Amino acid sequence: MLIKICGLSTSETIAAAAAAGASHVGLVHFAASPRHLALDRAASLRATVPSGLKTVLLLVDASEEEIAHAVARVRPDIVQFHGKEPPGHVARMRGALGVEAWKALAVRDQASLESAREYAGAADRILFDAPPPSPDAALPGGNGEGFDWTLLAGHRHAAPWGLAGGLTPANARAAIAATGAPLVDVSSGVEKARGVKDVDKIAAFCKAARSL
Ligand SMILES: O=C(O)c1ccccc1N[C@@H]1O[C@H](COP(=O)(O)O)[C@@H](O)[C@H]1O
Repeated sequence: MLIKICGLSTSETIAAAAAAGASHVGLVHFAASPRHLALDRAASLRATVPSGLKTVLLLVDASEEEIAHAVARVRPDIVQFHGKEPPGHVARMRGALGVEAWKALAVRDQASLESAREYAGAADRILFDAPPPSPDAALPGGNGEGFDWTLLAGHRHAAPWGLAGGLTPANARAAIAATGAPLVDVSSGVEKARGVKDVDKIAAFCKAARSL
């Protein structure tokens, strides 16, 4: 089971994710987020990530220049595109920068699952996430909102994928059982306050995700 703990902002919580058996850690570079890291801070945290643990840099609707600059500064293994980036943009950046590209997509209904097919070949992985709670929400993700997992049951995926949105230590096992997700991605569900990670919740989440 692949486990991504996202929105980390201290070396202690990165170490906790590593000790708990996470496979990926996420660093958020998006000014509206309570987990936002300036590029210098993201780069210094990235340097503390143990080898074997992959670093994901989360960006939202950044320009090609901003993405190239952020990747050069932070040197992530993966860029997570969490805005409205079209398939061509994701494919271009993946080719130009030589990093893996993940694309987050909001799941509202069966049609939104089908739209994931447009990213096959452009993105290395699709992350199925909940839609933002309202059209004018500040964040497109990271809101602790879930969606109807039954939409994913039996779905024929066109690309590697993962499940995000409202996951917690208490529901991770049921979410994996319901969807067959090969990767789970959590942010709000392992926090003690908005934007502040909790090392015990990180450990509990990883334990639950590995318990099937
Ligand atoms: O975490 C954020 O602040 C964030 C900001 C902008 C876009 C996405 C963000 N987080 C990602 O959203 C999903 C679900 O998060 P949650 O567990 O429901 O809080 C996950 O991929 C986060 O990495």
